[in-house]
Amino acid sequence: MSIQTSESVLIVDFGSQVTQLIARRVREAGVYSEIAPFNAAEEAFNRMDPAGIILSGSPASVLDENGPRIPDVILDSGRPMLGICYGQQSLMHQMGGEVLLGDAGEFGRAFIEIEDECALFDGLWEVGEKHQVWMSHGDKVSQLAEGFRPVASSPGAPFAVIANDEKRIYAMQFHPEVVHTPDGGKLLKNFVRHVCGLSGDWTMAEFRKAKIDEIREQVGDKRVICGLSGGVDSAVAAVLIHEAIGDQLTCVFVDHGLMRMGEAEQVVSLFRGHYNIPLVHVDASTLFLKGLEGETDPERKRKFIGKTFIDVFEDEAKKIGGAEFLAQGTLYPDVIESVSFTGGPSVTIKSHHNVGGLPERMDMKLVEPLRELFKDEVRELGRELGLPDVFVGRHPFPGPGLAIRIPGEVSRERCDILRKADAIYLEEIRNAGLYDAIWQAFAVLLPVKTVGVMGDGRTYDSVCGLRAVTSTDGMTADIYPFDAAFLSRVATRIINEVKGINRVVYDYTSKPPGTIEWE
Ligand SMILES: Nc1ncnc2c1ncn2[C@@H]1O[C@H](COP(=O)(O)OP(=O)(O)OP(=O)(O)O)[C@@H](O)[C@H]1O
Ligand SMILES: O=c1[nH]c(=O)c2[nH+]cn([C@@H]3O[C@H](COP(=O)(O)O)[C@@H](O)[C@H]3O)c2[nH]1
Ligand SMILES: NC(=O)CC[C@H](N)C(=O)O
Ligand SMILES: [Mg+2]
Repeated sequence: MSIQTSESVLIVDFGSQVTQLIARRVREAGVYSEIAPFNAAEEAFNRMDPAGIILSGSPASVLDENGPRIPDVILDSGRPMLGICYGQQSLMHQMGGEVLLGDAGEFGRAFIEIEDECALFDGLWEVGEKHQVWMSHGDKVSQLAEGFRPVASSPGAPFAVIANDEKRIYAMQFHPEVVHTPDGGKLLKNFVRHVCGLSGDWTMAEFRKAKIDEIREQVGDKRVICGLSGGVDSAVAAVLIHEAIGDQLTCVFVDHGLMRMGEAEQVVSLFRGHYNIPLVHVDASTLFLKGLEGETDPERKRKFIGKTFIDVFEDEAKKIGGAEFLAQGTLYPDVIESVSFTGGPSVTIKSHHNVGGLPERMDMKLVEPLRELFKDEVRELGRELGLPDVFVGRHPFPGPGLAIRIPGEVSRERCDILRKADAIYLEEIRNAGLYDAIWQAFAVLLPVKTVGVMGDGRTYDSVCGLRAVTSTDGMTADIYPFDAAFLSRVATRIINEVKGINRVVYDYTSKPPGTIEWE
């Protein structure tokens, strides 16, 4: 992206589980960053012209012949670099040091001793002190490349932190990005602010301005349609794009028949009530529900929905005389869970309809101004743009809607059953004053029938699962600990009021190992 390039940091992802956290910590230090997988890092480097580079950890070993490498352009760039774990090992491996396959690694809490001064420790750590850090490595650096000196050590890693002041390259064996390295955020801040010399004045206001320029540049005088779902991401995207290009923008809300109770009418009237942005309301429920008939595989359901969304957007674009661009409120977690780069570091968990679910053939080009942000950052941007709380505070709702909350085959009838149960659950959550304490809550209709007894008669009906999680960014989540009285009240109401459900269960699975949605 064309954001003030010299004020940005590039994070090269070698496939660590916690690369996203590096980006967060850098943003918390007031510096803009982008993550690129190692095999797309050269392109990102040329495009961004970053003031510094951070190299992530990895499940791989630098001693693997095909292990990921730092691209030469980056290695030879003369820019400040910070290597974390695998990042450190690959710097040493590629710069003439030595790495050994570890016989005993260090996993979890460790203590390092500060042995020498280092720019990373400025105002933070003094020589002779001991500090807690978080380790997760099997291999280790056994010999430093020329020009490097050790500045901290742990019992398992003599080169826990190393420095090359002349080249402005620093590296550590532990993970500063995780919360279990208590001073880690400050170490990263010292790198981006002091070593890279960045001013740290990156804020959401800054992001807003830069994005508006970028949207104008990308779109020119062409027309854009924006998929608007009523969720926070697309509402923020629409308002931001409208600020950039005014009446070149038309929003399209697609009712795919997989919305929650009353949601379609609510979204449309809420948006029209607050914004003077043209909004088309399309009823495409027959198209979606017919196409889903007989489909039970989660990925195939998602791919069909992604493709059908695009069909509908293209039809609507024609009706307004054509549109060159399609805007979506795609966020970073949608991208990272969907995308698997060939030979690259992360695996596909599920194809989010707006990323991995897109058809290969697309006439319109994408405008996705939120693609690098996490949900809590989008909410902050929403507040910055003055969006009312009804938009900013809404629980997320996935684009494929109830289709991924009805494992197995979806039908209009099963959607109706689920809508009723879900509405009761959310009403009880609101009545108990818990809506804002929960990140996302919903009911699931299982393809399992069980036997019950009601009014002395036998029932044989479906099971309803209840899910509620806490999270900040949707990447990890924990279950919400309702009290038993609340859950039994909801269960009783659902069984009494919803025909077709005779049993209710509560989902106790965190993410990981579960995902938030069931499909
Ligand atoms: N029913 C819909 N009609 C039009 N566009 C949609 C619809 N559902 C999803 N989209 C598009 O897909 C994008 C991704 O959906 P997603 O659910 O992640 O975001 P959101 O709905 O905007 O926000 P939230 O995550 O809070 O629900 C949306 O930002 C929007 O552009
Ligand atoms: O727009 C979307 N299109 C999708 O295909 C999709 N799949 C999951 N989600 C939402 O993403 C967050 C993380 O969900 P998971 O833990 O289930 O992957 C949760 O907030 C999910 O609701 C989606 N949103
Ligand atoms: N967390 C990491 O980057 C680990 C690097 C490498 N796989 C090791 O075990 O040493
Ligand atoms: Mg949504």
